Amino acid sequence: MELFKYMETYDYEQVLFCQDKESGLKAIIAIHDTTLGPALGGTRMWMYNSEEEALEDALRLARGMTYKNAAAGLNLGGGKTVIIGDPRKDKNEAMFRAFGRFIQGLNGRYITAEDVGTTVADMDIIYQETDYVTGISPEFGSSGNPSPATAYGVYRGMKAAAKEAFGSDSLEGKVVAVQGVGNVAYHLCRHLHEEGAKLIVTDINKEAVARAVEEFGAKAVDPNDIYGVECDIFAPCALGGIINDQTIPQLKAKVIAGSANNQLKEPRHGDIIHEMGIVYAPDYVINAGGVINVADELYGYNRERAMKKIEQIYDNIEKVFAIAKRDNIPTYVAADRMAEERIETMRKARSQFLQNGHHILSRRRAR
Ligand SMILES: NC(=O)C1=CN([C@@H]2O[C@H](COP(=O)(O)OP(=O)(O)OC[C@H]3O[C@@H](n4cnc5c(N)ncnc54)[C@H](O)[C@@H]3O)[C@@H](O)[C@H]2O)C=CC1
Ligand SMILES: CC(C)CC(=O)C(=O)O
Repeated sequence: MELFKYMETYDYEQVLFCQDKESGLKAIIAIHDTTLGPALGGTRMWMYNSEEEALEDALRLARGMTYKNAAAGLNLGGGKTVIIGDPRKDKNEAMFRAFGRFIQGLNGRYITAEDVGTTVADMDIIYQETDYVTGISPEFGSSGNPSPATAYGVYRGMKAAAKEAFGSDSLEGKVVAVQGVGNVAYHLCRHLHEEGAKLIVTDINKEAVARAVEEFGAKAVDPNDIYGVECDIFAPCALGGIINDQTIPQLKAKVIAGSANNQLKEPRHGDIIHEMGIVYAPDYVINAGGVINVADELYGYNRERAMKKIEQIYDNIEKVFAIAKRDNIPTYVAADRMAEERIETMRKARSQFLQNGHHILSRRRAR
């Protein structure tokens, strides 16, 4: 990849490569856009096949966070970190301490949280070195694991998408095919089961599947079979790029609504599912519950306030559908339009010089 060319094309501000030989830390922090405020986005730890693959993931995820935070109405920009390594084998305390110091060095331009492969315990270690971390333990007055909040937001957004597709937002009796039953999807399945939806699940982790079968009466299928199952709603809750040339022809669902980031392999796949009449709830709008929850920590965490904002993901998804209809465009384009309009409006509103500019972190420092 020609990094500067890529950064210029998609307007990235900064990319940081962080290494610490002793602990084995190899991290890439990508900061996409800080127009709305400091960049907030989680840290993913994953066994990437190459540094190129890790860089691409960091960049794509960071840009997604700019759009996610803007669309969710947060006063935050977009960034993300990837740590190269196996989260089951390669973690150690020194690694997250060293990483925390790199974040501190950015002096508030980037704030981190959990993502795939990292946990509340990891965030607590980072917190030893920097204040610019969220999703830390409730014992520190914080919001803890963001996954249940993400799941609740996806559930709310799925209901809005069901209303669009089926004329009612009730999920009772609806068949939902869930790909990946990890941290987020476990809680999503619980909400769906409580409402009377029928679940079909898959995961490469057999224990995760067994738990969903036992607790929610889910039917299990092999990972490769999930795309083609007879269902009303497909909920991608594993990794990105799963709406692609191979999977689209298999899909039977009328709705796609799940937590995974970057679900469309390429933008054109969003056009194809639109032409097929599938109602797609754009990933970064529907999965914003976690970031809304952790962002509330910056004001002094209040669960009730955070949950109220997460409920509104239903309305945000409806807004996207309305823009899509108004402008006769696919929903993924409508979501981008909604986010970009907010960023541009705020860029203009905040353009005049202020000697001591005020932003979200000045409140946090004052406490
Ligand atoms: N945790 C959170 O609060 C948020 C998560 N997300 C996104 O949601 C997705 C899931 O996140 P988590 O639940 O936190 O991660 P997780 O790692 O707990 O769950 C993912 C699950 O997918 C399974 N999986 C991986 N590859 C698979 C495959 N090919 N087929 C079937 N299953 C497979 C894994 O075994 C795991 O159980 C990720 O894309 C993440 O970026 C987005 C916003 C917030
Ligand atoms: C997990 C969240 C707290 C933030 C994030 O990185 C995301 O929403 O993807």
